[in-house]
Amino acid sequence: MDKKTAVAAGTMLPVMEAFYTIQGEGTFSGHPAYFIRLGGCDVGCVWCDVKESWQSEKWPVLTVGEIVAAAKAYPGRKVVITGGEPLMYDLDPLTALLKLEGFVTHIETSGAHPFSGDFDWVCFSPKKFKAPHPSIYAVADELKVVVFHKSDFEFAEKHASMVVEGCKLLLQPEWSKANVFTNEIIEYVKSHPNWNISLQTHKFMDIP
Ligand SMILES: C[S@@+](CC[C@H](N)C(=O)[O-])C[C@H]1O[C@@H](n2cnc3c(N)ncnc32)[C@H](O)[C@@H]1O
Ligand SMILES: Nc1nc2[nH]cc(C(=O)O)c2c(=O)[nH]1
Ligand code: SF4
Ligand SMILES: [Mg+2]
Repeated sequence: MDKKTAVAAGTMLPVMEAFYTIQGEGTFSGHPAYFIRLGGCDVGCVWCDVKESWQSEKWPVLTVGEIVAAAKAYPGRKVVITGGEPLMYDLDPLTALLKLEGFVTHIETSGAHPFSGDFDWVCFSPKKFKAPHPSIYAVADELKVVVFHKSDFEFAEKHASMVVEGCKLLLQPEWSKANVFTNEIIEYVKSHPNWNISLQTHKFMDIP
């Protein structure tokens, strides 16, 4: 099988980087986790903090066996698949092997492509730049909306009305606009207590 066919099948994937760190965001903030950052994204968020991930061709294509073997070198058993936009790929082969090896699987996604993979935790962060695929709403465990503009509160409520009951609702200040919006987010969460705040704590700790 050539590489292109293997990537289409999800048995090989472009990997920008993989690192063992502390989950900085969301419900599992503070938990040790091994991050696998897949290359490639077609969403194009103006404020994306990992724009170098967008071109999939830049990154080495590895077999899911190689990707999982590297993860096994660390003591933690929580793996976060991120990107780039990981749902550009069929994540069934990678997550099947991770589960077989005893990992707990999490994903960070914009939901812009059809859902795939076997995940224990799905972080859904919808974007105005490319509409989510309908398959994400039933499986999202947390809705994490980045606040970059005043209109993002309304955007957040629209998506909150589409996820399943029990899905955690989080507002996360866009890093460069945090000084502008953090107070507004605090007041919003105090008056709309079904929402919580997510901060990019790894950036405060200066870790990956
Ligand atoms: C780089 S994205 C990769 C995963 C996927 N493409 C997504 O957007 O969910 C990882 C997380 O970082 C968030 N993020 C990216 N840039 C950010 C920024 N400048 N400030 C705050 N959050 C940001 C995204 O919304 C997403 O929740
Ligand atoms: N520490 C840490 N936590 C994170 N949570 C989500 C991240 C991501 O880029 O997907 C991320 C990241 O890049 N680093
Ligand atoms: S969807 Fe995620 S990786 Fe893609 S541009 Fe937006 S924040 Fe960056
Ligand atoms: Mg990040």
